[in-house]
Amino acid sequence: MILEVENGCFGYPKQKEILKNINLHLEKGHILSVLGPNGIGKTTLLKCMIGLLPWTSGRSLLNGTDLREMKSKDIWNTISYIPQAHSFSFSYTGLEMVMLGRSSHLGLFEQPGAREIEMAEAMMEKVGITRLAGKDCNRMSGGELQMVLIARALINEPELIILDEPETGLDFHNQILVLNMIERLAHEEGISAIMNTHYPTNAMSIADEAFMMNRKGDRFYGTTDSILNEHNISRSFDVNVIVDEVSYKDRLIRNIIPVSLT
Ligand SMILES: Nc1ncnc2c1ncn2[C@@H]1O[C@H](COP(=O)(O)OP(=O)(O)OP(=O)(O)O)[C@@H](O)[C@H]1O
Repeated sequence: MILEVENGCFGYPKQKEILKNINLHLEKGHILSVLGPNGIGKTTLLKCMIGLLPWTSGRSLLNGTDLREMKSKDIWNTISYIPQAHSFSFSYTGLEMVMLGRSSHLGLFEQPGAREIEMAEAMMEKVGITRLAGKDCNRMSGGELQMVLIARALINEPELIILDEPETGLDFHNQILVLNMIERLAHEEGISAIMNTHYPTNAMSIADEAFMMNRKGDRFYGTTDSILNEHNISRSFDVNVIVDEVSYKDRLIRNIIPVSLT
């Protein structure tokens, strides 16, 4: 088990608890999607899971060890966190941004050198974004920046990647590009992934497990197919939905269509 959360509880100071007795576990090479309405606590959950915010009670275990007992270098050599792309505004080039992903492997006063440049170039080639090496991140489109952030996460050689809404704001082409990348990393290379998403259809297409919260206090957790059904989605988002199945080539694709407010 790469990551486990045991009875995690959290509330921001002077506010009521938003995460109560969260229990989750993620196996190597699996993708977990986290869903729920705006403001329910998805980003907060990702941050608590990996120790960026402290659980008020409960704990997270990384490869069986309580995160609080681990050195931060060991945590960040194992986990790469990819925040929401639109929260970035740094005037780094694509190559410099990718190189930053090696930071946790360098000594305190060690500067990235020829080896890091070579690794960053190789990773950009692997992810298919060599053309962005010299481009300023501030001038990149949402899709370009998302791919640069994924390359930055991967150069860390993580066992677990955490993605906060990786496909939000991307056009269909870039959504599929990013989702295919996450799926390939998990299911072919064994890099586990946890992703927040506002798109149940995307979760359905790549995630092994789903965790869905709502304002009524329900917590739905299990295999994606068993959790993302019409009843649970309707109860979580207060909309009526239709779950439809279409076959395309040799695949059966499940599509979740919101039809009206409840
Ligand atoms: N640093 C903070 N201090 C106090 N409250 C916060 C802080 N960050 C978030 N919150 C509040 O905690 C709640 C959960 O926020 P969070 O960003 O985790 O939700 P979310 O489900 O990711 O939302 P969205 O889908 O809109 O991205 C919200 O009510 C938010 O206003």
